[in-house]
Amino acid sequence: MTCIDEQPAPVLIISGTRPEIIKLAPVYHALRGAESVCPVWLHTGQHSDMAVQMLDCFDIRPDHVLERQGSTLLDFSLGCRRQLEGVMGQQPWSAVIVQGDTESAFQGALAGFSHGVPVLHVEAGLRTYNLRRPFPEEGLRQMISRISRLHFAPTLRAAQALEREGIASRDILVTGNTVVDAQLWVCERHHIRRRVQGRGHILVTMHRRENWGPDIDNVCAAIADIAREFPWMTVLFPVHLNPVVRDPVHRHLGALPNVHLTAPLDYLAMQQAIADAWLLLTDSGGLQEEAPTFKVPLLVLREETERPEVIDAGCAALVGADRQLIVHSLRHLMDDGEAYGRMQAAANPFGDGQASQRIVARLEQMLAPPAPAPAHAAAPAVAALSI
Ligand SMILES: CC(=O)N[C@@H]1[C@@H](OP(=O)(O)OP(=O)(O)OC[C@H]2O[C@@H](n3ccc(=O)[nH]c3=O)[C@H](O)[C@@H]2O)O[C@H](CO)[C@@H](O)[C@@H]1O
Repeated sequence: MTCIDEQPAPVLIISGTRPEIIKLAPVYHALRGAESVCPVWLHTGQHSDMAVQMLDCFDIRPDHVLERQGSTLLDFSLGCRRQLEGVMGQQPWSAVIVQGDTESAFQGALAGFSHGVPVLHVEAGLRTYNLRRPFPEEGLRQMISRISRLHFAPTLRAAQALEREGIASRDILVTGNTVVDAQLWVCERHHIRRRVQGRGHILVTMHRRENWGPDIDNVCAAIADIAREFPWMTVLFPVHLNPVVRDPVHRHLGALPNVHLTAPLDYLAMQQAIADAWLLLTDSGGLQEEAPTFKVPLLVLREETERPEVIDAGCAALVGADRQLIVHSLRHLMDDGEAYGRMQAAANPFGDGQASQRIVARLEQMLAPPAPAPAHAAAPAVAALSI
């Protein structure tokens, strides 16, 4: 869709991965409700199958879908940037909106920046300051911050990180994370709530690059230990499509009767799986933000998290890929109901479901024409000198 023949300002929203679609969908729908803006959705093809499922789930038909080129990240990046150049040249864009920390978000920000189009960064300011963890996302997110015009920080801590990096506070807005907007949108629309009686299942997801190899083996060994120690407990594990994850998981866990390995779940099924869970074991960023909505505690399969708010709120503990620590932490929660209860979040520390409305309001403020100077405004000093 081109908006050139309409008054509303054309804004290009760029997605590439499953979580970007989830976190940008509420912004897209909020923009569609704003008369002054014409949102145009571009999907880069970084995630293909998982992404198409997500776009359908949020009633989004993308206006542009790039062709994913090559099989390496370099091929993808070059092809993505080349095709983005073509889209950027189609009309005078008023803004480019990217989310998070992926190669698609970085290429989209670079395309906007190189054309002098304001880049608006959703989920800005998350930091570990360890470029190796998460890799490459930590570096990509920091680079996007350097070339963005507006920074939508999900939490005060994220906003403070941006200010410490020298970004003007007038260009930073604490919005909450749009993932909570997306959750509340689908839960209300599809009546998603906890449906199981009793304890519920253990829900596991893993996909992070830094966990590939021995770490996946260690985590799977811990899950196998748990499945054998608690044969009455069900483990639900939607397995990421990447063979680096899928193959070892099936090798280690495929024969255990109470471990259910499935394909990635669609978003609705995933939210229901979280709602019905007793505990989450995950290296996902988004799930750290979603679990507190359903008051489900998390063991985070990472050494570090750029979401320390979930630790500070007592909803999660970092266990890395340490087999003994994972089993011990789970066993402790199984035995100590009070410790478990303390991990059930009072409120989600990542937002109230209004983040996308705040983003749209700030975008409209940026696009509004500057107020005319009052007629009685004093003449410039130089005029006085010429009298
Ligand atoms: C370093 C880091 O943490 N970066 C994060 C990473 O996102 P992530 O770690 O959250 O990635 P995933 O875990 O893949 O996605 C999670 C979403 O997917 C849904 N889901 C999951 C499994 C499934 O079977 N079915 C589903 O529906 C689930 O409910 C949730 O909403 O990249 C994003 C930019 O791409 C960033 O914004 C984000 O900071």
